[in-house]
Amino acid sequence: MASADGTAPSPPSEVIVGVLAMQGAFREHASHLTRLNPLVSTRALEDPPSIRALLVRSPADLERCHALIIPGGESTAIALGAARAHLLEPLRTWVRRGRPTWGTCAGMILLSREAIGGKKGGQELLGGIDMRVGRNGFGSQVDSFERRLDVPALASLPSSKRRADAGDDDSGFPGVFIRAPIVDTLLTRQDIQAVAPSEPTLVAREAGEAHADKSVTMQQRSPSRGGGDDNDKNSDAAPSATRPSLPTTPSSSSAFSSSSKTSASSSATEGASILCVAPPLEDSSSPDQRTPRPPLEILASLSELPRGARQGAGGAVAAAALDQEPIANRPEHDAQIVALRQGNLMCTSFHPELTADGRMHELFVRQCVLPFLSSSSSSITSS
Ligand SMILES: NC(=O)CC[C@H](N)C(=O)O
Repeated sequence: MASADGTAPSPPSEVIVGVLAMQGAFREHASHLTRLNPLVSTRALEDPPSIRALLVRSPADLERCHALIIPGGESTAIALGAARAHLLEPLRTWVRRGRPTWGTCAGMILLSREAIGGKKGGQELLGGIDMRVGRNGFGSQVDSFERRLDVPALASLPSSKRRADAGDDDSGFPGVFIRAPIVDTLLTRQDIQAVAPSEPTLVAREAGEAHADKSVTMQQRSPSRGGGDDNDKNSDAAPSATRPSLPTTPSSSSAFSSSSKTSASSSATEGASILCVAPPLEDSSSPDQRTPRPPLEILASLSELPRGARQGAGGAVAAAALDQEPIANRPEHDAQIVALRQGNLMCTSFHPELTADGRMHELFVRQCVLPFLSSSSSSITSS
């Protein structure tokens, strides 16, 4: 809320960053946040706020937070825990309101608009970031790997400057990938609008058969986008009797669709052709009332296509072929993207919380949380 003299307010003296504590590496995130304090209070801010981590286990906990981290772990278990704690809808409302949120690995899946390879019977997503991910797209536990990542946004952080001043060899950020999601594709406005606010949105399709789970609504949705109808003939959509009349998006083959399974990606998934879709972000079905989606900003990419992401399939389709607004730093293939931001939502397919490097936490606080708290539209009220 703007202050009485019309200037943007300062962030509160204590910024509470919640960590969703259902399952997974929430303690590691909390300890990183606590260790941030000396970093945040060094330069740049005259009156730096202190950062406090709060484990979020209830809607009342969430209401106390200025920002939220959803940790790595198991997206199905986290979603189930959130549902049992009556947190799913408060979390969706939170994300809809553009509250600063960072999802790592499983958390990235939860923040995705769509996910392929969901649990049989579907799984709940929060949505928020306009992309489709493939669960376990980098393979199984045994395929875990570490890669030094170039994250250009880190260069502007005071801690990076201090490192450079101290002569530290800054050879990138340690990216730890464990059963990590892969970006199948970034979604366009048409993709997002393909599910109207009034439609049920938990979607599942399984190898040409309607999935007979009462909790799951069958819809015809393309397994992937990218233009062309080359994959329609594989007819892995639900039988027409079960389809609501949704506009359909163009389809093509996908690294995660039933029709183009690839070795590493689909062998590790539980239901490679099950597509889960988060509820829409807009409350209104009127296109006039839709607020424009914040731009997607790519923070880090792998220098080459990940193993199992087949060239010419799904997310491996050359990104330039898509009719999306130009996106800075977009790699040749969406499957190379491992960190991105949309508005105040950030996600990483890797696990910064499992390393000693606190710079991604610092980046989140500095670039997503503090500016949000300082902006005139960011009145913190309970949601
Ligand atoms: N390390 C992780 O967070 C793994 C995520 C896990 N594959 C999931 O689907 O939730």
